[in-house]
Amino acid sequence: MAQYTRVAGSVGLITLQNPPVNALSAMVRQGVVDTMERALSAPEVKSLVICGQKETFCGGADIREFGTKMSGPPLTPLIHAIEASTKPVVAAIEGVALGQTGASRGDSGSTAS
Ligand SMILES: CC/C=C\C=C\CC(=O)SCCNC(=O)CCNC(=O)[C@H](O)C(C)(C)COP(=O)(O)OP(=O)(O)OC[C@H]1O[C@@H](n2cnc3c(N)ncnc32)[C@H](O)[C@@H]1OP(=O)(O)O
Repeated sequence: MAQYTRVAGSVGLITLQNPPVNALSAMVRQGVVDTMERALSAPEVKSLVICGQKETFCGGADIREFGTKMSGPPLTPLIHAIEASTKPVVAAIEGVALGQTGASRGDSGSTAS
């Protein structure tokens, strides 16, 4: 799943939650879609941060779903929706960050889209 909270009054925080590595399961992708919609429609929210729980950003596709029927929102439109966001979106990356276009492992950092 993805948890939505609001911090510092105007920052929407979306936390990827899927132990052990916050992989992009169908439920997580749906959670990001839902929480993005919620944050974008909230006038008090001026910017968004996406992070992972427990010092790990994201392990990429959920390998436990490999070989099963695809469900949930597809990844590419989700990425495009984040890139097209009318509010700035920052990824707060800690630990591993694996996904569609590459992989990295670092102590901490952030990227903006
Ligand atoms: C709809 C499609 C959506 C997105 C598609 C995107 C394309 C991709 O993302 S392709 C890449 C898919 N991801 C992977 O192949 C990652 C594979 N995992 C790793 O490389 C490593 O496990 C790691 C994430 C770098 C972490 O390494 P490390 O810290 O050494 O831990 P491990 O002992 O390897 O793993 C711990 C624990 O996590 C489980 N796990 C790891 N990756 C995933 C994952 N992607 N999904 C689900 N679970 C994962 C691993 O099995 C271990 O579980 P145990 O139960 O403890 O054995």
